[in-house]
Amino acid sequence: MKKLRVYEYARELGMTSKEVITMMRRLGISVQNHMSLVDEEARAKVEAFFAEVRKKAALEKLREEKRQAAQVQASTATATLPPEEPSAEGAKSAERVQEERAKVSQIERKTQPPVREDEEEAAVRATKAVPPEEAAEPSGAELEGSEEVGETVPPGGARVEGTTTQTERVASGKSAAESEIDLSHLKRKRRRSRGKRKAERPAAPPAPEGQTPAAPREEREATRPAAAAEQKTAEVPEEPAAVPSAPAASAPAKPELPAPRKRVIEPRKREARPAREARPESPGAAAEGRPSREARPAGRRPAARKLVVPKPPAEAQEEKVERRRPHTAKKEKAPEAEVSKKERKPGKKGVIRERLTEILDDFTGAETDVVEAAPARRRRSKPKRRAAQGEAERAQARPDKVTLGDRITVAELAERAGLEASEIIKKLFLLGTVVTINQEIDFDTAALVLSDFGIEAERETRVDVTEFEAYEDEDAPEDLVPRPPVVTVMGHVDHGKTTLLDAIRQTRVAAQEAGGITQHIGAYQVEIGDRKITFLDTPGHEAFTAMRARGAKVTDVVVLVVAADDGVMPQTVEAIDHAKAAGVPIIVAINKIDKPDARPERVKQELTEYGLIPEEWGGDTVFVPVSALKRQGIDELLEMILLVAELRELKANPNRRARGVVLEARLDRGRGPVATLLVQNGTLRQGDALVAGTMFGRVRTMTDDRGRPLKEAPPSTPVEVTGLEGVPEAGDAFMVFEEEEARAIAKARAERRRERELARTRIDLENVFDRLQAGELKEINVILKADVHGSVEALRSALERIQVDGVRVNVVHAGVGAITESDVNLALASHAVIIGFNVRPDANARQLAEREKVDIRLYRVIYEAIEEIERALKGMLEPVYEERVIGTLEVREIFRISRVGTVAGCYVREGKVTRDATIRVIRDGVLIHTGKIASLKRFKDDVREVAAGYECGILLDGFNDVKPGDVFEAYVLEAVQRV
Ligand SMILES: Nc1nc2c(ncn2[C@@H]2O[C@H](COP(=O)(O)OP(=O)(O)OP(=O)(O)O)[C@@H](O)[C@H]2O)c(=O)[nH]1
Repeated sequence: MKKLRVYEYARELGMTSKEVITMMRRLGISVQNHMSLVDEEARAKVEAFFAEVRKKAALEKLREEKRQAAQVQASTATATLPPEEPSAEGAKSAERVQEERAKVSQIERKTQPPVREDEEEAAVRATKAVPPEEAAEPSGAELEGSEEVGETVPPGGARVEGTTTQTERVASGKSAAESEIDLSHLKRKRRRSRGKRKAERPAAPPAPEGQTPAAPREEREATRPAAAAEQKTAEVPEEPAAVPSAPAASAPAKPELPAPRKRVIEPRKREARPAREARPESPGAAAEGRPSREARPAGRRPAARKLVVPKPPAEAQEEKVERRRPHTAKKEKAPEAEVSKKERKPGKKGVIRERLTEILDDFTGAETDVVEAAPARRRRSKPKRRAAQGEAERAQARPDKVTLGDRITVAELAERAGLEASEIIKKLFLLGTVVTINQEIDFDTAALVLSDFGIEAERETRVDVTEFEAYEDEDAPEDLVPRPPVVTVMGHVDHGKTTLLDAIRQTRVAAQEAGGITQHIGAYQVEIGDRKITFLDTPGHEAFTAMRARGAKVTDVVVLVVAADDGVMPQTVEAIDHAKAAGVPIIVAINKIDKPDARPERVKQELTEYGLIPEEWGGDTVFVPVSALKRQGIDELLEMILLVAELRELKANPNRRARGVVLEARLDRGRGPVATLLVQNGTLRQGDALVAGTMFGRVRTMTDDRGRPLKEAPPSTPVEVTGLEGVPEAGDAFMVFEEEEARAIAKARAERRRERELARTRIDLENVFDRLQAGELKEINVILKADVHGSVEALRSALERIQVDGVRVNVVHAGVGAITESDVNLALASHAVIIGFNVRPDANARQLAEREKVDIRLYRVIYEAIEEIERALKGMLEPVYEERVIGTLEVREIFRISRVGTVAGCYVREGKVTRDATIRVIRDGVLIHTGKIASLKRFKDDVREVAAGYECGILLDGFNDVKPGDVFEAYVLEAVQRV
């Protein structure tokens, strides 16, 4: 026969693995867990046990039925026969005994399933000659079956005694038929084994005297709880001496039990007996809620009751509660709660499981006092309960939220979260990660583990002390006051930007302060009534975008100058794109309206194509016709600027330390570093210590755009300051600090900037894929420049159609003409790649692109451009490497070293040689070898590089055929832009 695992066997028996394991252990079968194999011997033991149990159950049922039938008969007999005729009664009894023995034999022979319930009951009734005393006496291990047992006994029929629980369960509506269906296959099994054993079994015991006839079933059931409980308390362990007088009765009541079971049982029996004997008689049934003895018809009171030593109410109650509880149930639960639980009528499976649990508990302790057993159980579960209590307390003490850094050791996590390190290790193990207590885990893993304990993990927000934001608290709304808007003027070449800026300044400044000397400090302020506007004095979008590329958001409003006689030109479009990219509103100044060929309506018309629709046409763009030259429309333009700014609700808090941006900076021979600062928030004061970019400074002098000294500069004020220790870069942010703090921060920022510059990676088509993969990019920004408008549009639409895995190409700006510095700045600010079709970058643009590592790709065929972008998105683009010769060396001497090779003694003629360079060996103008350097030494020391004019020793990797006079050309491979 195939060996089964415990769980399979359990399934076969209709029990849980746990139940089977408990049962097997109690039967003395060694079993580890649900995966243990169940051998033949073990199975035989289990089956023998089931058979035994079932036999006992049947016998007990017979006894019960018989006892009740006998009571009825006895009462009839007493009425008709004089009591002094014992012989006649005895003869009758003997007759009945014979009859019943025959019936018992008949039952035992029944091996053909299914046995109908009535047959079984009849059989059971037929063997009811066992005296009640005996019913209370059989071996503890053999489970006293009651009627319900026969009906609802779980697989194996392991139910032993008619306990209160059982009876209540029957009363609670568990029908015999239900159980019958459920367990029929097991019953059949039991019957078969019973049939086998039949030969060994003695006949049923004779009926005792004085038994009352069987009561109606309902009545019996009603009395059963008390009776059963009482029987239980009166049960005597398997001791032949306790078996009542009828000789025939003793034998069937004491079938041989499997030996292992006895071994298990014995210690408990010994414990149990004194306790039970010591128990005082107490009529506690009523108190226990069981039908009271007094309430029952006296005639039907079983004789067994005489032997009953009822438990005190408290004990009995405890027993009841205990027995109802499965092992795992919470002991703290009040008995009332248990009762109500019981009233909920457990499902069929629940009933079976519960009963099985009881059976297994009682398997060795049927005769054992339950009250005695209960403390034992409590003792067993105490550590568990304590552990559970401890766990509950610890859970309460745990924080709801724990703040963690990027990494944390298990031990530290346990400490912070109020957990045991072992719990964390266990959880991680279940998650598939094996860690030790001192091992570090990352934030995500820690968060996952903590979530299992209901603890939220919060990531520590690290303050970058080099970022000014770290020192900036949010302003309270009540501290904010309106500030002047900051305006940038943009437009195509010669459309009149400078003239307009001059016109504004001169109009306003001249009007206010005749004779005032204006200075070009990069920005100026004009006053309109009590309001002010700050203009950035650097026209064009180059400065604007250069600023933005440095992270400075300076401009609130863009004035787009379009010459009415020229209309929309490439730089007009560029300016629109730049402003839009920065999210800054545009006011269109249609300039040169004084010119006869001015066609302002055409300008409006053309601009609609770029989304700038005049208000009178239903759009929201303000158009102001002006003549910069003739100073016309200037006031209207300023009014409109104020209006647009008002809508933006530009506000700042003047009552805090100043923060802003460096607009311009230069080194003045006489004054040292001079910088134009735009105060964006707070008020800058003379004497303030500040950090501008990476420079520390103290405001020594502060002047406005007209050269007037200022003590204080509120928000939106441009000022020229001296006192900086170095020249910051335009676009750098500045902020005021305490002097010491300012010095430290300036130093830290300088350090940080160096690191950033080293690590700076700009978008290029080679890293696009990696950055897409890393989730850093969602789309790829492109700046498109081509020779003719047709090409621009063709490329634009082709690129915009490319879509790889949901990633799109976003054309930030497209235009006709060479790639300019402005394009590179825009690419820098918008993290874009520049694509040139039949155009080239001008010298400035090339330099800036090289310096800022902006990727410029040039194509002559549209198809190539599209293919390359597609390949970049798919991560298939191979970087292009280029050789760069770094030095030339001359071999002057050679040294052959055994087990090392030939070392070339070289003189570096030009450039340098580095350890990672590749060497081309050239002899008489012919290349004879190319390979890596195995070792580069100056005298005896390994060195990284050797400069021109020095000698060195070079050992080539895998090449020893070096001769004096050879020329070594050292080069490195560099990934280059595909320009
Ligand atoms: N008739 C007329 N000419 C103007 C007007 N505004 C500017 N101009 C002329 O247009 C020319 C170019 O003006 P600028 O102010 O230098 O133009 P810009 O946009 O600053 O030019 P760049 O600095 O080269 O980008 C000059 O000769 C101005 O005199 C105007 O309103 N009417």
